[in-house]
Amino acid sequence: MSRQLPIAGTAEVRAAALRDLRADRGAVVAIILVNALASAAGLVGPWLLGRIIDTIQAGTGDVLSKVDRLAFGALVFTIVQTTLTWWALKIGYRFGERTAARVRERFLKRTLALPPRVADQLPTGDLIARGSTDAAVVALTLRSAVPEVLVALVHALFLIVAVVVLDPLLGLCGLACLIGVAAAVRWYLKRARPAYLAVAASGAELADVVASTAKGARTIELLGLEDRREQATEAAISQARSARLGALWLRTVLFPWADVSLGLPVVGVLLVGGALHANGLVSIGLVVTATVYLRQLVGPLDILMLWIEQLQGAGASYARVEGLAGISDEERQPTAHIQDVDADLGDRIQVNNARYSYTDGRDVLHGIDLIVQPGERLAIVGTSGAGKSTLARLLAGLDRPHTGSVTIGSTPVADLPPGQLREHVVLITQDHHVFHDTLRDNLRIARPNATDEELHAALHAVGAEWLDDLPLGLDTELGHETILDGASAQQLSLARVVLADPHTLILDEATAQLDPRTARRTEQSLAAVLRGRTVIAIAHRLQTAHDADRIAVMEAGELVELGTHNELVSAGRVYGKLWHSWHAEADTPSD
Ligand SMILES: Nc1ncnc2c1ncn2[C@@H]1O[C@H](COP(=O)(O)OP(=O)(O)OP(=O)(O)O)[C@@H](O)[C@H]1O
Repeated sequence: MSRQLPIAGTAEVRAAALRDLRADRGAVVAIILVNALASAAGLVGPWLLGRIIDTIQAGTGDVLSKVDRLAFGALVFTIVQTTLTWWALKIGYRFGERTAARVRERFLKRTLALPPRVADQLPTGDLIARGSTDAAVVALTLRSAVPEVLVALVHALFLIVAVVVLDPLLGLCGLACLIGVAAAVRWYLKRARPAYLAVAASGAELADVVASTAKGARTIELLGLEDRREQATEAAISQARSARLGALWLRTVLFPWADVSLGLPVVGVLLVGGALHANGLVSIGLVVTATVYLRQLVGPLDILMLWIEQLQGAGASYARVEGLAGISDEERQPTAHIQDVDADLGDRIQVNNARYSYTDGRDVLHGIDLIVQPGERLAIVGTSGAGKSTLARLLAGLDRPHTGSVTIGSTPVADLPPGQLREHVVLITQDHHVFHDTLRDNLRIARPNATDEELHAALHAVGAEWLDDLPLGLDTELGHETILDGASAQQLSLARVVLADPHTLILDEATAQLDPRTARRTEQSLAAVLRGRTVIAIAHRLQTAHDADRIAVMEAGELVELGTHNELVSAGRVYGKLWHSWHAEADTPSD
C-alpha cells in the first residue's frame, strides 16, 4: 500500500533553514559585513553628486577643480562598491554550494535510513521528485538566493537609512510610498505557499504515474490497459498544468502592482523635496541625492521581489525535501541497540501469535504461531493472497507484527540492526540489484572486509564461472559495458548471501518467474547456497513442499496445517487435497 510522504511545516522549514545558516555562520557574517561595506561605498557616489550640484549652484571659488575632485571621488567609490559586491557574491555563492550539498546529503541519509518496510510503502515518483527536482530547486536557491537576497537587503537598508539621515521628512515620505510594495508582497505571500505546494505535489503525482506505467509496462500491454494509463497520465498532466497556471497567475498580479509601487517613492520625494526647496528648507543637491538614493532602491527591491516570488517555490521544495524528517523516529529506528542484542542469539526462529495489517483495521495475518528449528527445511504453501509473502517479510525482519512477535533466540528479528540481521537471516527474492560499481564493491555490500580470495570463493560456490571471462576480474565495472544477464545477476546476489553467511534463508519466488534455462542455472547455484542452512521456502510447486522437512499451510492469513508431507497427506485436509489434485493432474508418482 502506498502512503503519502510528509511535508514539513513552515516552522520546521524555518528551523532547518536557520540550522543551515548557522552551520556556516562564518560565511554568513562575512557576506553581511562585506555587503555592508559595499553598500556604504555605494552611498558616497550620490552624496558627491549632490555636493557637485550644490558647488555649481553656489559658484564660489575654483568650481571646476572642486567638481573634478568630487567626480573623481565618486568614481573611486563606485569601483570600491563594485569590487566589494563582487567579493560578497563570491563568498555567497561558495556558501550556497556548501549548503546545497549539505541539504542533498541530509536527504540522501534520511532516505537510506528508512527501514525497508517504510521505503516499500512510499510512492517512488514522489521520493524521486523530492531527491531530484525539489533538491535541485533548493540547491539553486541556496546558491543564488542567499547571496543575492543578503546583498539586496543590506543595500536597501543602507539606502533607506541614508535618505532618513539626509532629511527625516524626505525619508518618511519615501518610506510611506513603499507601503504599496509591502501590500503587494503581503497579498502574494498569503497565497503563494499553497499554490507552490500544489505545483510540487502535482509534479510528483505526474512522476508517480509515469514511473508506475513504466514499471508495469508488460502487465499493461498484456491486459490491454493502455487507454486507462493514457487517461491517468493526461489527468495528471492537466492537474500539473492548472497548478502551474495558478502559481503563474499570482506573479502576473504581483509584478505589475510592485512595479507601479516602486515608482511612487521617487515621485513623492521629488514633490515634497521640491516644496521644501521652494521654501528654502533644503538644498537642491540634497533633493537630488535623496531622489537618486530612492531611485537606486528600485534595484535591490526588484531583486528582493523576484526572490520573494522564487523563494515561495523553493520554500515548497524545501518543505518537501525536509518532509522526510517527519517520518517518525519510532518507524525509523530499530528498537534494539547493538549492545542490547545477545552475542549468541541461537538460530531458532519463533513466531508467536503474530498479527499484521497493511492498512489499519484489516489484518492479513491472524495470530500465526510457528517454530522453525535450526537446519530445518520448511515449505510454506497456500493459495494466492493467503499471506505467505507477508509472513516471509516478518520472518526476514523487514517488517514487524503489530501484535505478537517474531524472534531469533530472544530478540525480535525486526529489531536487529541491518549489519547483524543479514548475518542471521536473508530473504532471497527475484529482486536483486546490480549496482553501477565494480564487481568487488557489489559483493562487499554483504561483507565489507571480505578479501579477494573470499570474493572469488563466494562466486565459485554459486557457479559463477563468468568471473573467469572478465578481463579485469573483480575490478570490472558492472552496468556500463559489462551487463550481467538475469541468471548471472542472481548468482551475484547469491554470492552476497554466501559472504553474509546467514544461518537462515527465506526463499520467496527466487526462481518462480525465470525462464526454464535460467531457472535451472539459478537453482543449481541456489542449492550450493542452501547447504547447511535453515531454509524457509515459499513453495509454488508442490514438489518443493514434498522435498521439505515440514510444510506450513496457510489459508486467508491463518496457519491451518503444519507437519511433514506424509502427515499432511494422511490427514487429507487442505494440503492432502491439493497434493492429490496436483498429483492427478501432473501424474507424478507420490510416496
Ligand atoms: N503492500 C500491500 N498493501 C496492502 N495489502 C497487501 C500488500 N501486500 C499484500 N497485501 C495483501 O495481503 C494479503 C496477503 O498477501 P501476500 O502477498 O502475503 O499473499 P501470498 O500468499 O504471498 O500471495 P501470492 O502467492 O499471490 O504472492 C493479500 O490480501 C494481499 O492483497
